[in-house]
Amino acid sequence: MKDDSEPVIRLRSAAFGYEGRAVVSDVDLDINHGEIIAVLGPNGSGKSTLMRGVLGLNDHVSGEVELFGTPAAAFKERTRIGYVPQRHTLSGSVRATVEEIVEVGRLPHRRWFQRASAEDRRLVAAALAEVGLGDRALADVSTLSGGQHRRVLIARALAAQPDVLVMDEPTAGVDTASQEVLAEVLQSLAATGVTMVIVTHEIEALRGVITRVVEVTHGHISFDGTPGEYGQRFARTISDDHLHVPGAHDAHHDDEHQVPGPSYAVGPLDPSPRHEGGRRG
Ligand SMILES: Nc1ncnc2c1ncn2[C@@H]1O[C@H](COP(=O)(O)OP(=O)(O)OP(=O)(O)O)[C@@H](O)[C@H]1O
Repeated sequence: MKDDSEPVIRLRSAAFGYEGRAVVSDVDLDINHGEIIAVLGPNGSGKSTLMRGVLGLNDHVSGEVELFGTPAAAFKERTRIGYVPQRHTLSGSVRATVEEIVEVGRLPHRRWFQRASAEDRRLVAAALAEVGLGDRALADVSTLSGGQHRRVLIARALAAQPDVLVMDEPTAGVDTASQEVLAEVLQSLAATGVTMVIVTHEIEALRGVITRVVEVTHGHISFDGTPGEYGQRFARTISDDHLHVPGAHDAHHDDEHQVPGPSYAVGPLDPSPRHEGGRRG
């Protein structure tokens, strides 16, 4: 039975890193069902290490990690968490159709050598329609643009029917038009109730989608709150420092779902690691 009241991901004093050395530490975070969270922060601050650590893809150094109420070490239902990795496009040398790549998302649900069922095919078609590539199912992936590759990878993750989708910079490295399409895809996914955690530098592209902002600075969570609170903090930092940074004029927006803060393409906010905005419990 799925229990929507328990956090999807729960971290307490968690630390993640490499070869036993923590890069991100003291992380207390509850990610709840239906949230669309932007994970922001300067380059190298530890965003990917945090999210990959939650997924078990790098070292869990200390603290507690629970996935759907189960300690991560004992968690078996890996298909409940979908992952779209960073800077990943499909290799030009891959000879496969779009549909074949997305079908890979169904493999964890099948036994070895079992053929795709009608349900598998239906879910692949639905995932492709969701990302707006329903008419490209039979196209060779080598003929697609970078933005379309990202959408194929999102469709592959969706085909596994995850309860939460973790995406590492889904809009990075694609042209503005593709970014807009990706933002629309994320918007329509949000409407389906999928919980999403999106590591991003291009927060403007996700304006209107995000319900919560978590900022990582120097390996610590430096902010956790609504987009509106984040914008106010940003405005305060700007006026304190007498800086002019593009985007600051939006900072007093009332709409909690607007994202008026900085894009890290613009520049880091405040390098001091400190908690503001309050943890969600
Ligand atoms: N495989 C690895 N082994 C050792 N250290 C690593 C490894 N991957 C990343 N790091 C280090 O961990 C720190 C955080 O990197 P991470 O990629 O998590 O940051 P990030 O905030 O996601 O950065 P970006 O926005 O540039 O993707 C950096 O100092 C980086 O050099």
